[in-house]
Amino acid sequence: MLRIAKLCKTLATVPPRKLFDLLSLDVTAGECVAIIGESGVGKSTLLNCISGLEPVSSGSIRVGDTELAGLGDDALSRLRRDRFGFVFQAFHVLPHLTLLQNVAVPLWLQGRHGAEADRCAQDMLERVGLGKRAGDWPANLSGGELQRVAIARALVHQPAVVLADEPTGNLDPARAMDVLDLLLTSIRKGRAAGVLVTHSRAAAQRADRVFELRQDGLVQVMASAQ
Ligand SMILES: Nc1ncnc2c1ncn2[C@@H]1O[C@H](COP(=O)(O)OP(=O)(O)OP(=O)(O)O)[C@@H](O)[C@H]1O
Repeated sequence: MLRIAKLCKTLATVPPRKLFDLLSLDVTAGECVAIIGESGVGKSTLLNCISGLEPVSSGSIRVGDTELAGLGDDALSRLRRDRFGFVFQAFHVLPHLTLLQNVAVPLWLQGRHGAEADRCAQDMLERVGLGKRAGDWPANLSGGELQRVAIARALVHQPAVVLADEPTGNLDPARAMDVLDLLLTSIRKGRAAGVLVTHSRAAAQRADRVFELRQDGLVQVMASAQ
């Protein structure tokens, strides 16, 4: 589903700084891969490269049959809209929309409005345990609940790839593991390829495979704990 081959990223600093070199990784549909690593090693930059938000220096990223290299800005935006789901540490739930509306946003961006979009969004909210709160406002939710909304929004349009950057970074440890398990279960059920960046080894261990991004490359450090 997601194929990364010989990816190189050199920052245009003085002197130029190589973040990663010849990095390769395949993530299959329904699989979750965790990436850990020291602060500043390039984990978030790697996620940005995977979604085409940041240019790479060389190498290949394929989502299904689509190669990102060579796509223009509009095509990359469409690819992100249609085939990617994102979960961030800071939730990014929109305060002026209800929970149902927040979850429906990816569908609206695809031109899907009305009853069908509402039904899909409601269904996703049910799956993350917030079905009864569909008409509620984000201001009334806890951090863990907000991240559940973000998970529903990331999966509602059945993306091929879900990228999660420190999705539990703003949550207390007890709640963090529940939310993380929900995210991983949602990715697996949705048959997406999941890439989770985290500082937490405990969180990473819930994924199917764990890699450490180091200056000398991506090294598998833990096999599946499942
Ligand atoms: N466009 C850029 N120009 C210059 N430096 C950059 C650019 N993008 C990222 N960096 C630097 O690249 C390094 C990697 O950043 P990145 O945020 O990817 O690391 P990270 O592993 O996710 O760190 P953390 O775990 O602290 O979030 C950092 O030193 C950052 O300052």
